[in-house]
Amino acid sequence: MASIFSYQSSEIDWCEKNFQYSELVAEFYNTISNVPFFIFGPLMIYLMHPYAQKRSLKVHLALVLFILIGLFSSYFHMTLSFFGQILDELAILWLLTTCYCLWFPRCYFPAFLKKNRSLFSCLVLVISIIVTFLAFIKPVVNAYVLNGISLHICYFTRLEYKKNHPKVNHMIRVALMLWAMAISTWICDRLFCPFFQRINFTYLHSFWHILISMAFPYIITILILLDGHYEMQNVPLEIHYWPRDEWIVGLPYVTLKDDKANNETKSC
Ligand SMILES: CCCCCCCC/C=C\CCCCCCCC(=O)N[C@@H](CO)[C@H](O)/C=C/CCCCCCCCCCCCC
Ligand SMILES: [Ca+2]
Ligand SMILES: [Zn+2]
Repeated sequence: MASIFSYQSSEIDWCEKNFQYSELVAEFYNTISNVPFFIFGPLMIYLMHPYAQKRSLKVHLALVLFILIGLFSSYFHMTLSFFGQILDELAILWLLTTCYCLWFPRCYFPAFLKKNRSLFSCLVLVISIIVTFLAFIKPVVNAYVLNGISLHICYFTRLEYKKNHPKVNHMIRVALMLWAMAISTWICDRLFCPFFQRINFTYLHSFWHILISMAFPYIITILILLDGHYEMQNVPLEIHYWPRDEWIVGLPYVTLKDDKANNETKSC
């Protein structure tokens, strides 16, 4: 039986042709397309630091997990090993867990939790620990489950969009557009690979890496603005774009306008 560390021990093989450019790298473009995770992650840690200091240093945990996803994803596509796949999926699962615990608006908590964030976090942690064990049994199913969670995120985002938050709605539109393009490339790579091999274009999964890493700063900014609206209403938050606000394309991030005000909770 092949070891979980050995090359191609994973059940998943993405559409890109294996070992085309090197004997050491199974999927070359799928490996190098993770570079944005290593650029956006550290930049966001730096840019969001004032917000994290005010809200919680756990914000940095989410951003570190984002960098780890890039690292594990590179390792996975380089080796196509079962171990690489597990690391990649678990990093994604724990990023989602951290984001839910930190920012999921209280008004969508199940009623029996009585809007208590600590109880909600315990529930999410228990579910994530169970899913972590299940990931070892059937990681292929897990990849679809993780994408399924994005439907829940889209659902509550749609409810928030209807509330017409002035600063948030533009962000939601951009995030949705990037996510829709990203998920289309992920699905096409998985389901229509023979077609894309015939037309000699097998790089869709690389586009997924780039598009989802571009969507991430928008999703995080949306979550922070909603959290600011509901839970830090006396601390005005400002959206900025790196490197310059005036540029058409930039990395969104959030800073504090006024440091002195107190935290306060607002009901949804
Ligand atoms: C209130 C909680 C909100 C949580 C928001 C969390 C946002 C996370 C956004 C991005 C995560 C990046 C995931 C990148 C994965 C890259 C590695 C990779 O390609 N792995 C694949 C194997 O190579 C694996 O098959 C991928 C599995 C799918 C992961 C699905 C991630 C969920 C993304 C959630 C997007 C929400 C969109 C909402 C739009 C408004
Ligand atoms: Ca392949
Ligand atoms: Zn990937």
